[in-house]
Amino acid sequence: MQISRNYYISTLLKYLKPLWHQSLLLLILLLIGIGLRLLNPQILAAFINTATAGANSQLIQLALLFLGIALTTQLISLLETYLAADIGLRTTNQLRADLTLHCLELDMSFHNQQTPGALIERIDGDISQLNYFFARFAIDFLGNSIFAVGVLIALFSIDWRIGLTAIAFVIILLFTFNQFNYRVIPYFQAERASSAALFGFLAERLSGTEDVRSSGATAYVMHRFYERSRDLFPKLVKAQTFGSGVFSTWSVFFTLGKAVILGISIVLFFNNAFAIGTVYLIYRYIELLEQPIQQFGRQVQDLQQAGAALIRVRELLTTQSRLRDLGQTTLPHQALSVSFENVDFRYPTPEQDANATPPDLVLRDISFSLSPTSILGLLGRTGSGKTTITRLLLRLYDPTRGTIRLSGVNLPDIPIAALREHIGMVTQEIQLFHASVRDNLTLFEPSIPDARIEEVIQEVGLWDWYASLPSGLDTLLAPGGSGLSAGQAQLLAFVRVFLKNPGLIILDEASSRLDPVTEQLLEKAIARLLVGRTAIIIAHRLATLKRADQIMILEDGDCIESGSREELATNPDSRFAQLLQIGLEEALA
Ligand SMILES: Nc1ncnc2c1ncn2[C@@H]1O[C@H](COP(=O)(O)OP(=O)(O)OP(=O)(O)O)[C@@H](O)[C@H]1O
Repeated sequence: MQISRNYYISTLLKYLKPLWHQSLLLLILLLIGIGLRLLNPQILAAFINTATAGANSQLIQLALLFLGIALTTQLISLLETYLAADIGLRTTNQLRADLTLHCLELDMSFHNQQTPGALIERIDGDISQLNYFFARFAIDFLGNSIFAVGVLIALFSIDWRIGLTAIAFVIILLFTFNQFNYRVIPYFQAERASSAALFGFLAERLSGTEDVRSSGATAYVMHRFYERSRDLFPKLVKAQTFGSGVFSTWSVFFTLGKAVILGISIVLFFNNAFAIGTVYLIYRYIELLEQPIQQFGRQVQDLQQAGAALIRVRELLTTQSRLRDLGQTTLPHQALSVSFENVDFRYPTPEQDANATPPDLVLRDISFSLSPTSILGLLGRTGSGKTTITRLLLRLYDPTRGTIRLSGVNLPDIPIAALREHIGMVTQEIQLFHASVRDNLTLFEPSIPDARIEEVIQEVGLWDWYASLPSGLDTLLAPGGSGLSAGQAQLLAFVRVFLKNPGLIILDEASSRLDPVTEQLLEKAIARLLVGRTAIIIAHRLATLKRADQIMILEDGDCIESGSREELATNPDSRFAQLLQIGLEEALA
């Protein structure tokens, strides 16, 4: 994928527009700085010419003026640096926020193909490469152009031959700039992609440190780490070598040009066309020309890196969610009815494998309906499709065929955010954040009063745990909730659902055995939670199943039995009755 100049410009304008005050101030400072830098050599030349002419009385004034200008230039440069850093951080933070939001809105088929580390590298690493691009690129480019033109005019005013040579020399340099720029971008792009893969790998393995160590896989992980690093290294070297190769070519051109112009001025000096101060002035101006031209060179490299990062940013921003979120219908705030009508589902293939044979259906012709406040017990061996049914209800994916309705409304007709407001889910893997207990329970919703949170904590039986916390709701939970037992984590998840007060509950019961006290607390919490709500429970224990009004048994994506719990339990030929006899845990193990 190539990006056009228009894309560079439109991205710059989009993010710099809200900061136009700061950008304008930066530009003004830059122009003043340029004026002062152009003036300085004139004073030095005047100083030399005055000194050689013997007019010593003016020398002190000239020296003071020179010092004053040098000091002001430094001050302006300090302010410029501050402003540029401010603009760079604000724009890149905005871009990071835009990318994060976009990624959060993408569907699960996107997230399943990305490791968290690779995503972090794309959202943060790529954007960091754009810092200079946003902060200074346009302003520096403009500033350097004005400065270079200023120097050329000054050289012209000294002597037209010197001026003409300098112009020819600048044109040659700008031509090479254009030639090299776009050729080097792919090298930087490859380097960014490989770096994202390395960080993706690292983040994944570090988050699984416990498993890696306990399974003795450290050597294997290190081997893979070296493999990824080996992939990155040559790409990094290539990108840097080609990038600096362009820069070196520039330096060679510059030195040649400088030698030619200095040669001409020396000839003119020996022909008495110039005073010695003027030769010095030409020398200073040529040196001053080196600065913007070298910066152009550096900008070429920055532009190459920014180009590679911008391409990856654009790829991410143009990745569309496979789910259309165009629904407008609202759901009532009460127990919801649920219906599945002939639902088939297969997990989507990654876009890059679009031509591969589609994977098998993981759900086939699933139909059931649940009236408000009734409870469905979902049974089936591992991999039979239970979790997939709950994912379809939350619209993490759309069914391949068939219709799912809540309170009679087809799921795509409900805005996705509103839909998820109406469904409360407790899974076996509770995601706890390194944040306060309050934020973990309200999921960062500030409108829920503390008194309500404490009331629910008491209701689910977590009061003793809560009372032992050093700072109550402000206590920080350890990363990943590592200080909590599995039962406590489940109960905290129940608090979340109570606070959300949804009309449909999805409960994936913990399959691991809990201690009897916690189990009892969970039982009570579940009983309370189910009052007046519709529920789908992936059950692993008989006690929970007793609450179910309906039962559905899945096997390899097919519904092999469904019906009223009581009828199935009393029919000795039913699979359910047999399961009850063998014992649920043993039968589903
Ligand atoms: N993200 C995914 N991409 C592709 N296939 C998947 C994905 N998640 C699950 N599957 C496959 O879909 C099938 C059903 O999986 P699902 O997780 O729904 O089973 P389950 O009955 O909930 O199992 P368990 O009791 O172990 O949680 C399995 O064959 C599984 O390998």
